[in-house]
Parts: sequence; structure tokens; C-alpha cells
Amino acid sequence: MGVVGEAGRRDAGRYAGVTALGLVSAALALALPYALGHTLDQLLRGAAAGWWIAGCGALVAAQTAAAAGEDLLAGLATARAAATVRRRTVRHMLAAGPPAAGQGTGDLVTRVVGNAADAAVTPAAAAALPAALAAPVGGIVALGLTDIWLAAAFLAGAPLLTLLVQRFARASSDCVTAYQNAQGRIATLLVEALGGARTIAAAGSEQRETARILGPLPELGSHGRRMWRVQGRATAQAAVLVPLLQLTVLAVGGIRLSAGALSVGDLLAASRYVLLATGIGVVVGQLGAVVKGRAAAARVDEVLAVPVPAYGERQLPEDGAGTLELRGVTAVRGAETVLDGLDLTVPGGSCVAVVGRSGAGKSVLAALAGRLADPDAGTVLLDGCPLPELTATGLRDAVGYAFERPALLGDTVADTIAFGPRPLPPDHVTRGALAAEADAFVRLLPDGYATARNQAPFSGGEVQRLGLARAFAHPTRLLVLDDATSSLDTVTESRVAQALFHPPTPRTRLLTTHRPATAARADLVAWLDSGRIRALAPHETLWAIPEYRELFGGGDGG
Ligand SMILES: Nc1ncnc2c1ncn2[C@@H]1O[C@H](COP(=O)(O)OP(=O)(O)OP(=O)(O)O)[C@@H](O)[C@H]1O
Repeated sequence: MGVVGEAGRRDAGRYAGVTALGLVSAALALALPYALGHTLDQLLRGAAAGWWIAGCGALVAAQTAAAAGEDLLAGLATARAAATVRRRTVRHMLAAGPPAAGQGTGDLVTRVVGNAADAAVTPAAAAALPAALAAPVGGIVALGLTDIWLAAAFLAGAPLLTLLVQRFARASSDCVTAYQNAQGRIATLLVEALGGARTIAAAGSEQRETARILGPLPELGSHGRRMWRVQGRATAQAAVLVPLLQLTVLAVGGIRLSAGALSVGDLLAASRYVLLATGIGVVVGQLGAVVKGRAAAARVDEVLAVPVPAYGERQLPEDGAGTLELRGVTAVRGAETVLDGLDLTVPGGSCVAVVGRSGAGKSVLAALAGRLADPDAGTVLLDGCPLPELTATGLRDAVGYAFERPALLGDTVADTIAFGPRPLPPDHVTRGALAAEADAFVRLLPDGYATARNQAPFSGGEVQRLGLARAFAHPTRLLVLDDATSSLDTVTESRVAQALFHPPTPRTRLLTTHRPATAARADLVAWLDSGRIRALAPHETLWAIPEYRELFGGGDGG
């Protein structure tokens, strides 16, 4: 059962209410023609009809109240379903980790924002369907009860109506799915372009980019037009068919009236029953919502099908030194085996720099070290515990990260630095900022650490320093830095190096770098080559190897 089905089950009471009120409203709508017909006959007969007139008024009021109640309940249940679907999808997306290559951010946003809302309509539309069907079916039965010839006249044309509904559901389902997929592709291209807006402006390629983003537009347009054509054809056919059916029934009714088989009131009632019987528009509308919602729900369920890493129950040993082991680790990205049975032990409390040519797999290794991704084979252990056996908070309390381009999250600058699995005392925040050489520029902001994060423009180096401050502020036993000092000028970097290479409290550090000076400061260098660790030794030792020197452009060794 998809997430929409689950949301529907959780709010079963409300949806049952929608069905019940819908059926009550349909029953009252069916009772009204009889009451009107009978009232007319009474009046024509000159009999007292006061109570009947009052009854008709009461029926109209009750039906209006039931229909309003149905709409209100459906609206409330739909809003709750949309909230549930969005909450679950967002939680799942973030828990699943970084999206795989090819999974566009824009497309994911479309699924959570647009498709979730369309999908959430489905249970209410489905709950309203019995009532939408009850009115036409009841109308036919009532026609039959009034006079069997009236029902026979209607049923002669009914197969055409059924065919119309079936064809509409089938044809619109295909184009709705294709339309939503094309929408997702446009959103992906747009998000990508907004991320690279500076590059686009610098390259002067706004027009070409606009054309690229709107590339799927003709396809979107053609699916959209097909959707409207299907809808329009169904409406037009219904518009011809429905009055024809009404006229046929009324003509038969007229003949039966002149033969004395029907009263004038019966004919009035029949004219309203036939209207209810041909309530195809309502059914088509409800079906349209269900079809669109099902297609949208399928796109939401695809997001939820992405596996989320499972966590265990284990806690790390209290006195662990932070020893990191990668045993026989293989990582496949796309068609490429990036890490191929790699073994590496980072001794507790030491600092190991991972070096290798660009694309060697340093970032992939860094991601595996703190379980931002799981290896395709092999095991990663921290203080002897395989990472998947740790609890989620235990793992995040133990491993900190700093990235080349960190995302700044949280409301204020202090929140950005404190961003983590649990609240962080303010002195930790300032200590982290001091260690990352961020304290001075943060204090120059209008409200210092309390400055709203989105009010403060930061340079690339400042963003990196805030990312480092976050990593330093959290007392994790393992710190993974993925090219996290690449944008710092050399003076700042050598100051930050103090905190990095001589931490006030012992912690294990794994850092990826392209800089020989950084590699030289680490206790050991892990040289990544062809998916494995080619050597694990101090920088000075490795420097004797010409191929190693070539990694750094054959420089002077830092
Ligand atoms: N999600 C992904 N999907 C497909 N391929 C990927 C993915 N992530 C990484 N790769 C590929 O894996 C290889 C290793 O990438 P990685 O980012 O780890 O290299 P790196 O050594 O850190 O490079 P650099 O020094 O340039 O940052 C590259 O060929 C990259 O294209």
C-alpha cells in the first residue's frame, strides 16, 4: 500500500464520513423530485399541500447541509493527507541521504510539493465516488419505479454513457503521467541552472540555458493539450448525449402522460430523476481527480521506494580511541568501481590525509567513513563496531564532517555552527569558531553570532570556515574533512591547522586533500590509487616516489 493509501487508512473515520454524507446528500437529492411531484399533484388536485411544500424546503436545506458537510470533511481529510504525505516524503528523502546521480533535485521538489498535493486528493475523491455513482443509479431506479418505460428509454442510451466514462479514465491516465514526468524534468533543469546562475551569467549563455530548461516544454504542451482534448471530448460528448437522453425520457414521459399512465407530478419528478441519472459530469470529475491523484501517488511512492539505511542498537565503547577501519570496501558509482576491496586502518587519535588524483575516489571514501553512504561490499568499523550496527544518534555523535562546500543551515550564524543531532552549549560554538578562524568575522556581523544566517553574505572561504567551526564545535571522536580547507588562504589555513593537527582533546581525523603542505602535517598519508590504498606512510617517506610527487604537480613537498 502506498503512502496515500496509508494516509487514507489513518483518517478512515473522516473518509467514511465523506462517503456517508455523500450518500445522505444523494438520498435527499433523490427524495426531492418525488416530493416536488407529489406536491404539484396535490396542488393541481386542489388539495392542501402546505406540509408537502414545507417538506420540500426541508429536503433542500438538509441536502445542502449534507453536501456542505461532505465538502468540509473532504477538505479537512485532504489537507491532513497532504501534510502526512509531504512529512513522510521529506523525512524519507533526507533519511535516504544524498540523491543518486541522475535523480534531479527539481524533480524531487516537484514530487514533494505538487504531486503530494494531487495524490492527497485521491482518498477523498475515492470516498466521494459511491455517492457520485449513487445519484445516477438511484435516478435510474426511481425512473423505473415511476414508470418502467422511462427507465427503459434511459437505459437504451446508457451503454454510450458507460463507454464514455471508461474511455475518459483510460486515455487521461496515460497523458497525466507523461505530463507530470515532463514537469519534473523542467524543474530539475531549472534548479540545476539556478545553482549555476553565476556561471551562466559569466558565460553569457542565458538564452541557451532558457532554451535548455524549457526543452521539455513542447512535450509538456503536447501532453497537456492531449489531456484537455480528452477532457474536452468527454465533456462535449456528455453535453450532446445527456440532453438527448433527457429529451428521449421526457418524450416517453409525455406519451405516458397522455395515455394516463403518469400524473403531471410524476413527469416533473421524472424530469429531475433523469437529470440525476445523467450525472455523468460529477462522475467524470471525480474519476479525473482519482486518475490524476493515482499518477501523482505513483511518483511519490517512487521517492519512498529509495532504501533508507537501517540503524542498529549498538553503542560505541565509552573509552574507544576512534579507530577507523575499512575492510575490503568496494564502492560502485554508475558503471565504475571506484573503490575495489580497499583496506585502511586509521589509528585512534591520529590524523590521516587521503591523497590521490582527481576522481580517484577520495570523497567516496570520506562518505563511507562516516556512513553517509554504505559500501557495496566490505565493512567500515569504528572502534570495532560495524557502522550499520550503531544507533543513528550514536553514529552522528561520534562522527563529524566538514565539506569543501558546506551547506549553511539553521536560523542564525550560531545555529549554523551548532547544527547537529543535539543542542550545543554556546561556549562550544565560540570555541569551534575560534579554532576555525571564524570568530573574528562573525563578531563583525551586525548581531554577531545572533545574525540571521540569510542576512549575512559570506565569501567561499568564510563559508568553509563556518563548516569547519561546526565540525570543531562538536566533540566527535572521528572527524572527516573532505577537501574542507581548499578555499582558505595559506595564512588562515596554517592557523586552522593548529586546531586540526593539534586538537585540544584527542580525536581521529581523516582528511582528503590536494595540498602537499596539508599532507605533510598529517601523521600518515593514505595514497589512493586504482580503488585501493597504494601506500600508508608519512608524507616525507612517500615523497621519495616520483609518482607520488606527480600527484602534487611535482612541487617542493610543502
Ligand atoms: N553519485 C555518483 N554517481 C556516479 N558517479 C559518481 C558519484 N559520486 C562519485 N562518482 C564518481 O566516482 C569517482 C570518484 O569520485 P570522487 O568525488 O570520490 O573523487 P575525488 O577523488 O574526491 O575527486 P576530486 O579530487 O576531484 O574531488 C568519479 O569518477 C566520480 O565521477
